[in-house]
Amino acid sequence: MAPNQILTAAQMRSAEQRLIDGGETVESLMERAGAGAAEWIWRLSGGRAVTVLCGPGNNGGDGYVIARVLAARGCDVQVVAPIAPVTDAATTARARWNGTPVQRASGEVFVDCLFGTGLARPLSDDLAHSLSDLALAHETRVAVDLPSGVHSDTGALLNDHLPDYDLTLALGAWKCAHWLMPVSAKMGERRLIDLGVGEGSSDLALAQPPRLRGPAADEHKYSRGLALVIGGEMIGAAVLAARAAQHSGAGYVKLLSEHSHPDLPADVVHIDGDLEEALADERLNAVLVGPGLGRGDLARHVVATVLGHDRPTVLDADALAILSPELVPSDPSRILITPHAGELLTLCKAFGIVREGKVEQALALAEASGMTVLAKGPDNVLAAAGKATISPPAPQWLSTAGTGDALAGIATSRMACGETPSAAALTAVTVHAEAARLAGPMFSASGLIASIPEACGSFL
Ligand SMILES: NC(=O)C1=CN([C@@H]2O[C@H](COP(=O)(O)OP(=O)(O)OC[C@H]3O[C@@H](n4cnc5c(N)ncnc54)[C@H](OP(=O)(O)O)[C@@H]3O)[C@@H](O)[C@H]2O)[C@H](O)CC1
Ligand SMILES: [K+]
Repeated sequence: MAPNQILTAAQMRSAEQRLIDGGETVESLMERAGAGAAEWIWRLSGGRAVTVLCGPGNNGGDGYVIARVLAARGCDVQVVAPIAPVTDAATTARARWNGTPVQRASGEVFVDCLFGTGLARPLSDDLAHSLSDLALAHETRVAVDLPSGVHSDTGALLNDHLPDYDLTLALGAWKCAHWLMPVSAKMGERRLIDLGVGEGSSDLALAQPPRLRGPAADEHKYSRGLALVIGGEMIGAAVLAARAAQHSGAGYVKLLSEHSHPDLPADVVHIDGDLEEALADERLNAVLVGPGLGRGDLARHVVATVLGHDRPTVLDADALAILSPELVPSDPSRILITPHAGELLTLCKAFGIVREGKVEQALALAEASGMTVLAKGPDNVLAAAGKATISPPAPQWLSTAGTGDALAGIATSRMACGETPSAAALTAVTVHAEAARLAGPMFSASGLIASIPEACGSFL
């Protein structure tokens, strides 16, 4: 098994075909999928009655296998089948299940096997109502492969009022929707069932935690990394970024701003000098521009000046509203951009990109700009050089002002430590999420920043 690869529906079909070419049959795969899913449902149900909703395709076929396996273990199982099987494997699975479907059911555990990766369009009103009525009538809900009514490749919800699940059992490999919003918020716990799918040619993977290293014995503040945060009209955002950078590994963080700020800690060095001069410092390892910058002519001049200096650079917030193809330097490989959903759309427009879905948009923007793209949000997609990773979900308490500035500060600090833009972005997302877990509920951006050192410690 390749537990981190994430496949599109088409790639999943190719992977399935490779297994079949290697001697498997759809029926044998369905038996393995159904038995694997039944094992989880058996444990979760703890003797409670189970209702399986079966659709017409192979996802429905999995449902008949699940019903048969659970019934053989003595479980009270009912099947609701609004559409008869249409595939050979599902027809066989239905024939092997020794039961008659019911019109209505009232078990305690609901198992959704209506549609999986083959869903081609929104559910009809009748099917959508059957699904939501059954889900509401059960206290525990399990989705097999995918919740029905969702787009496997983009994570989009194709119908309104789709149910939330307690457990989603991915079959064979993760699909994009398992980790992309808005669907990923409906999944509950996620578990992957091994069907023998090996490493394929996927350009998408689940992000793995980074390994950080502490300073060497002879390290000093400059060798650990000098980061420059450039302030603008709203100094508070740059201060948050600089404070986060200070706690994320760089030995020295400078904040360039003509304004001072009462919350600026003494260990962030405030300079009020010339931008060109600050950028010309040979010892400078990374630059952040954007948080609180402003969007006027002066801000545009600052962004153009920074990009003209060819330093490892993070562009965030206002700098992303200014960025355009003309500003991209000849070697953009040292630049990380960190757009949220709205900024991603603006950038796609600016770079002439017309694609559906966050992964496709991030990959296309990385290709068009040559930069590394961290499309941040409740799902974080990192794209560079034709490859993308999605990070596991972070605490929802991160939805508070200033946390994006902190993320940009962490990434800048990691680039100052010598990490590539991709590695720095991955570290930033992971450390940010861990700091949020450590900070507990209802933290402010300052509370999050205070937890960064301990969060970094988890990855040393
Ligand atoms: N990949 C593997 O290794 C294995 C996967 N398994 C399971 O199989 C499904 C995928 O099966 P598939 O049959 O391709 O797809 P679905 O079960 O999701 O359903 C497709 C059928 O439903 C019809 N359809 C599509 N959209 C709708 C709709 N909105 N309303 C009604 N009907 C719809 C579609 O026909 P159309 O021609 O009408 O489009 C198909 O008939 C995967 O998710 C796994 O659960 C196997 O277990 C084996 C291993
Ligand atoms: K399903």
